[in-house]
Amino acid sequence: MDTLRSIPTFLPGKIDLETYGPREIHVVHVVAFLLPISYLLLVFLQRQKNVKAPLLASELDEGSRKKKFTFQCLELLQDGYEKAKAGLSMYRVTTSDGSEEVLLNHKYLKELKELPDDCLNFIEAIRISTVGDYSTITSSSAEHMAHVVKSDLTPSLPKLVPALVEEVDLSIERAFPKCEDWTVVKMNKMMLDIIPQISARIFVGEPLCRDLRWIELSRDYTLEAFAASRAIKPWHPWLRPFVYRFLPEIRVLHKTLAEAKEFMTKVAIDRGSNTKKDNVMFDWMKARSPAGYETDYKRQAMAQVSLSLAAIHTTSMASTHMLYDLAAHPEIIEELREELEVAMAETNGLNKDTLPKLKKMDSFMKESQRANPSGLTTFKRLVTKDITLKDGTFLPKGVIINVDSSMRYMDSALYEDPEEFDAWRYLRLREQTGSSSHHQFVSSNPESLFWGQGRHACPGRFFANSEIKVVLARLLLKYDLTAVGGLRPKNMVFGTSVSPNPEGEVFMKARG
Ligand code: HEM
Repeated sequence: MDTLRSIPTFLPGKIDLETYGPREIHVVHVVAFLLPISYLLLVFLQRQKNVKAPLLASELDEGSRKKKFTFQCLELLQDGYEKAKAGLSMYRVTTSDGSEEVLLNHKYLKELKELPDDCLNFIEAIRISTVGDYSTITSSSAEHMAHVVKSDLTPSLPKLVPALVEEVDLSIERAFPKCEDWTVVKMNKMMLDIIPQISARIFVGEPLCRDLRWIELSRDYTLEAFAASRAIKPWHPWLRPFVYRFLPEIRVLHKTLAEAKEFMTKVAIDRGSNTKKDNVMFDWMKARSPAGYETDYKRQAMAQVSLSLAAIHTTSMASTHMLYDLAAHPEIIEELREELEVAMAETNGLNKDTLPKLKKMDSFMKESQRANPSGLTTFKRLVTKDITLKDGTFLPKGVIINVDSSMRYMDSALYEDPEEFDAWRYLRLREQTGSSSHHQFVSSNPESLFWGQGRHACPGRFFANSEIKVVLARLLLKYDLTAVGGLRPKNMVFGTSVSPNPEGEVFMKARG
């Protein structure tokens, strides 16, 4: 059996496993000494972070505010949104773990997104909120990955469509039941089975993309990393370097990372010996890395699992939402199929020229995202220098800011009948405004905050767009679907995160 020491550590160099282990007695003394000091220091730092903004639900005690944020975040944000509409610049919320974050009025987005990374930092905000030094979320590879996605993956997308189509077909064939008659299918589970395979085709290439263990690993790393984050977070920052080694969640995570490293070693050998293969993220990341990366399989493993974390659950959740919406609105299906069949006839099959013709599908996808955004807030950033905004609003160094996005999608002043699921809403907006770029699924602007904003807006959205369109196209051509009991499975909202019901079921039947 593995001991913790035999598992390679993926933690930052500052934590040396060899230094600790046998010294538990000393650890207790050190901890007893450090705790009161660190408490005082934290109180002091907390004061430093004081921000002049009202605290939502301040009539409740801290425990009740944490609960409210976790289980009634929509209600809490509704209150904040009303206040922001009445002119409030920003407000504070107590989050699920008891830390405070600031939510800024949407009007500041334009100004905020122009600020440089040394004022407002995206990676640091995620690192702090997920305790990234231990959970490994937002490792040092994050910046590199964003650059490679923008510079290599997105420009290669047209060339990659045939590979996507092939992998979508293979994954559906492997994972979906035959559905000769109406069959109940757990759609979220299906998407979490096929999206890792399809993504892996473009991230690590063949044959690893079809290895069932890699499919499982690249999907489960995300869950394991967040479990590790939840396990370490309640511990005082000064105790974390001691306790992390005893947390089962962190052991599991390290085993997964060690296994990912073994996989990378194999991929490197396999891809190195086969020069005919199309380039994939694995190759591009290597090509754009400093010397040493090529043989550093630990870093390559970290880069691949980080890519999976950014790409797999997000895309699986979005496509599950869309399939739940289609099942609940079967009248949309026929129109989408018709558009697809016309486009395929014009372009001789499903290929790079077909996707831009699917304007109804694009509108439907964006409406599904409006009705089911992946998060209720956006633009999470750590303030790394004191900032005074143009109107004098002061953001002190050390606070984490966000911008409320979800309430805008349901504001009747901005959207006609926002409660209605209107699949062609964005198609009409595109036609009315004559703007083809503003209302597309991939658009990122102050009205469409699904992908974040500014220089860190999701670079993977163009890939997600092609991947989801191919998945929907293939499923719509192969199957009929309808909602069980005529009802769409209800979303689950925890804190600011919105997930499709993981157990949600839809009826599917193979088309004749
Ligand atoms: C429907 C699927 C997806 C959703 C909803 C989504 C959403 C987001 C959001 C909200 C952000 C933060 C932006 C900000 O705060 O301004 C982000 C960042 C990021 N996403 Fe996505 N994403 C998706 C798919 C993908 C895919 C498929 C990839 C990779 C191919 C990817 C790679 C990234 C990366 C690398 C970042 C960090 C960007 C940076 O550090 O500058 N995402 N994504």
